[in-house]
Amino acid sequence: MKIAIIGAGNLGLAVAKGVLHSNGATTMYLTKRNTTEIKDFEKYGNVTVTSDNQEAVKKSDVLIFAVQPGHFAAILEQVKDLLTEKHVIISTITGFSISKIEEIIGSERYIIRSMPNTAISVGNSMTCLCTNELGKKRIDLAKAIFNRMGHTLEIPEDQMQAATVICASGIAFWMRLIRATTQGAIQLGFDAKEAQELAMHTCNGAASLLIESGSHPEEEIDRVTTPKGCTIEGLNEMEHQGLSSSLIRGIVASFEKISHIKKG
Ligand SMILES: NC(=O)C1=CN([C@@H]2O[C@H](COP(=O)(O)OP(=O)(O)OC[C@H]3O[C@@H](n4cnc5c(N)ncnc54)[C@H](O)[C@@H]3O)[C@@H](O)[C@H]2O)C=CC1
Ligand SMILES: O=C(O)[C@@H]1CCC=N1
Repeated sequence: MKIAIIGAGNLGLAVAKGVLHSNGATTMYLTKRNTTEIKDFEKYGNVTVTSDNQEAVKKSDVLIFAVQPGHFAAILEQVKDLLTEKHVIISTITGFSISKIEEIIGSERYIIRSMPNTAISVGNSMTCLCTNELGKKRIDLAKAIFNRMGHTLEIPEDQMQAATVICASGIAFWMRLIRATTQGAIQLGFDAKEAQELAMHTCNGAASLLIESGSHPEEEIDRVTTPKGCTIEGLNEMEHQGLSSSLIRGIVASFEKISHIKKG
């Protein structure tokens, strides 16, 4: 697989690390306007770092675009005449619809929108995917690429904004929950390093329990909450303080913002 990542910033580099982590490419091009900071990636023999998007497109089959939304149209214009039937175009760009991409490069291209998160760098992203009409023929390829770096779900395009909030922004939400739990553990007497270790592995265990068992979170909660015990005491206090409500309201606020950004 010859992959180009156009726009090697926060997300693009996370994808690059995920691809390297999973041995997912025979060759990989990484592009950025100023390449100084990412030249190191060339220590991996199959990686070329360049600011030349056209070269990257010519030498690759799978093109993963990870630039800011305001830069995307100009970059598509720059490379559109180089696109051929070998190319699979994957956009991670928030709020940039398939129809807008087709307006620039036409509908006779395999176009896939992908919403991964930064955990792709360690091979554990939740990635949502949707395609244009022709792109349906390459959805299995896209799933194969992203399943090597986590878990995928194909969704309708009109759910892409919501998926961005839950999966991409979700990394920040879960980080804050882990940090808060860490702060609690420090208050109970663990040093900061141990506290984070306890918080993140417990979080990992909770998610793994649901993934492996397929059970509902409340079933697992019932197994932990001893009647009159400390767990239900703490959990109820958290709910009195608005734990579930604040998370739901935060998610809805993010969604309203992303919808507003799209309109704007
Ligand atoms: N950061 C995240 O967790 C996620 C971001 N996204 C989306 O991915 C896109 C990128 O986001 P970030 O990585 O956070 O942004 P970023 O600003 O860190 O990265 C964008 C990169 O594109 C490069 N760039 C700009 N113009 C270019 C050009 N003409 N040719 C080549 N490279 C160029 C910039 O130098 C920068 O390194 C955005 O559209 C964002 O909405 C989607 C999911 C998650
Ligand atoms: O915060 C943002 O707007 C972008 C989209 C998802 C992650 N970062």
